[in-house]
Amino acid sequence: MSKTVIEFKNVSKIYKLYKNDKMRLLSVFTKKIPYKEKKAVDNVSFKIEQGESVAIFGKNGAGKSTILKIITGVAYATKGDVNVDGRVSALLELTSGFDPEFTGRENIYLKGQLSGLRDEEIKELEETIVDFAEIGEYIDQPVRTYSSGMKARLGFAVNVNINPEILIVDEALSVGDVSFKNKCIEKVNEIIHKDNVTLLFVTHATGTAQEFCKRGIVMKNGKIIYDDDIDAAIEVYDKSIRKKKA
Ligand SMILES: Nc1ncnc2c1ncn2[C@@H]1O[C@H](COP(=O)(O)OP(=O)(O)OP(=O)(O)O)[C@@H](O)[C@H]1O
Repeated sequence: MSKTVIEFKNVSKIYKLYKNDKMRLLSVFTKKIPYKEKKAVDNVSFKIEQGESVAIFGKNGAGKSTILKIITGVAYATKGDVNVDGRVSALLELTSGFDPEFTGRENIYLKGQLSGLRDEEIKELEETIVDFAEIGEYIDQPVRTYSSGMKARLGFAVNVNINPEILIVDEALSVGDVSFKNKCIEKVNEIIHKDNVTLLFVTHATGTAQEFCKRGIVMKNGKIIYDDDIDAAIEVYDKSIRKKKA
């Protein structure tokens, strides 16, 4: 029996756009500040079963990242119900959840705990994560002393090594040099070939999506305009791009 791991029921995300930051700040104190509304996600419903690999396509601004942010808990839905059941690893905002004052090693524990692992489980993974990150003795220095590349490496190392049940990958992800990038691709490949790992892949690269996913979701202006077979999804997506160019 398959198990639903992600479910969106009539979900909308509405951002409030204020004239400037001052107005945004004032809006905390009074409801009288005027604003425009932007529906980034517009009444979206879908279910993803355990072990599925799903690609999400859509032009810039279609709402893809907002959906991923809602799944990872970085953003909240304005309306509707969201259920996520399983340990989520998001290869998007790799450094979110790090405390800059803690060392790399302490942050491994912090992120592991936030992902629901027990300290003994994190201890078992600690050396694998440290080795994967390849940041040498900096692992025992505060994260505020890291370069942005080092932070991303540590973020990636933690995210892929905490045995994710739901893996979210944004193709825009760029981590370090070519050899580190290849190691990351290899690791992602290894994870998604494990049974019962669910993959959500946001991309403009239809060929890569075809390689990994059987199902494709196409978004347009915050709505899902297609959700089923990957090949048909790519056709719908290609058509929507061609229309824009025409
Ligand atoms: N924090 C925010 N405040 C206001 N508007 C936002 C915010 N985040 C996103 N939006 C708007 O919501 C819409 C959807 O954005 P989103 O980032 O989800 O699109 P996307 O499909 O991921 O695009 P891309 O392919 O460019 O990453 C866009 O019009 C964007 O400008």
